Amino acid sequence: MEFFHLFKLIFSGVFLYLLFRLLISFWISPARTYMKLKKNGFGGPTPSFPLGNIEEMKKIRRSSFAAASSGPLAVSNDIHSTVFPYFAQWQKSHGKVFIYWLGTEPFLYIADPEFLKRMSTGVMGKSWGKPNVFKHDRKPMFGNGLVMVEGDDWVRHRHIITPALSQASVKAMASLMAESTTKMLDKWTSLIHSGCQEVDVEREIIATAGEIIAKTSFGIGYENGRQVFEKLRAMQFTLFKTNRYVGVPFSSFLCPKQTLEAKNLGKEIDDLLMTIITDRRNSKGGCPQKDLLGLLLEENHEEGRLGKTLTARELVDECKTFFFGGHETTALALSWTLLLLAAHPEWQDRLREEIRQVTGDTDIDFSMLAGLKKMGWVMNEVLRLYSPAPNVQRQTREDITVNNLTIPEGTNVWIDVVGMHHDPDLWGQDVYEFKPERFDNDLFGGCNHKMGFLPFGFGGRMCIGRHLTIMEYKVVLSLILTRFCFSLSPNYSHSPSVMLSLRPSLGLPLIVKPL
Ligand code: HEM
Repeated sequence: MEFFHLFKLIFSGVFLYLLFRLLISFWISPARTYMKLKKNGFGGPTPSFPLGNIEEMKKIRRSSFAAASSGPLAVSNDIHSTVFPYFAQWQKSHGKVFIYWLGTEPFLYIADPEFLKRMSTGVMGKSWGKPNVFKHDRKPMFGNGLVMVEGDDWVRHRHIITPALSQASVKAMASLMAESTTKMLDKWTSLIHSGCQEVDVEREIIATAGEIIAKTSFGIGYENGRQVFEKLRAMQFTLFKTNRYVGVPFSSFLCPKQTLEAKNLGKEIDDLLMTIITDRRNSKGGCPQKDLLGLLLEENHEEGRLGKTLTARELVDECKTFFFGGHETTALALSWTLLLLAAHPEWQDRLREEIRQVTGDTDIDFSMLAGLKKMGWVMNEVLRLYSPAPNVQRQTREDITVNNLTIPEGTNVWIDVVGMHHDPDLWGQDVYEFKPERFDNDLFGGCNHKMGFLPFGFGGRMCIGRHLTIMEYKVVLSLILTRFCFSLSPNYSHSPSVMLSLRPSLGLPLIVKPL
């Protein structure tokens, strides 16, 4: 009997302790942060417990979707109010810096480049965190790969990976890129000969960019990487469905099916990657390949160049990060480019002329790419209007003071890249127009603030793959434009939407004709 009482006492004690911890995590601590942010003068929509502002976001999205669906379909570049309708609406009442809540997680929304500059000045790359809530939710996708890792571990990972993506290393990849692109274009020729007039260019280019990353970073063909890509895509659709409640306590229990699905897909991808890694480790003879996987394995051999090795888990997470990050964003930049060129045929002609002048009658190679200046302007203008990475995220790991206001440690930061790229106050009244010439001799395209144009992020955590992207973009686009011309298809519905990256949610069919 006494034992039973003791057991009851211990059980009640543990129960009360857990309840207390839950109260602290999900109620007291967010409420304290809320008061602190309010006292510091940060405004924003009023949150409610436990959903924060999620319901309001969903409501605003629904009404914006209904308004868009009832209107005529046209290619308008004024997309901020369709991809982030709640931010566009809240900006009107709370300005370009405010707080909103995903469940019990506070997010500092920033679309003001001067505020961003002041906030980030003096904060080193390794001192920024990534939102814990996303790290947890997106674990099956990125694990502890470079996108999510923090502190000294981030420094170690970044040092190991940087050489694989330096300009010198990516140079050698040009011919592999040309090979995969030519294969895709030959397929388009066959499709057209068999009577097909339209090509879903997004689907095609994603597959080709996947093949390119599989070959250049992992030394494998598309077929071997295909399963990884298919599972990654399925996971992306599962994780980024808008009906989820990220930030709400115990949200995984609200969508158990999707949570389990993502977890299982994550496990299957890990197993596939482990096989690729083991095969490479066991492959005999020759000099070791200097691609991304080769460098990671070399680093992992014995004590590694930096005195520390990557664990098997870290190795898999980095591979996963590169499989995903290395193809989708570049493919989307190219896909949006073809849409804009289809809408602006005069720019197709200008680029073709430039390609002719730069390459003459020879095949394109790395040394010619710097000469494709107008293509560089077009790329920047596409990244401005349809930035494949529509936002950048951070989490403060210490209190940060900006303009005498304190942003408390632990606050998530959400930088609205689409918002800044479409802000007439920063770019002028022609902000929604496709005008690549704004980047002629101007790296910032005439934006009146240097932090108003952030397609690749900022500071020490800026995109590590940007050299690879610029090269791939120029090689692939040159080859496409020398063989085909494009025009808009009546079957295309312009509906850019965010599913981690900014995608044409209904595909991107274009009318394609051989030249
Ligand atoms: C158009 C193409 C691309 C765009 C728009 C893009 C955009 C971005 C952005 C906005 C960030 C976040 C930067 C920040 O937090 O400040 C980022 C980080 C990153 N990107 Fe890219 N990216 C592209 C291509 C690539 C490619 C081709 C790769 C890999 C081969 C890659 C790998 C990464 C990685 C690993 C990070 C994390 C870097 C870190 O935190 O240290 N990206 N990218």
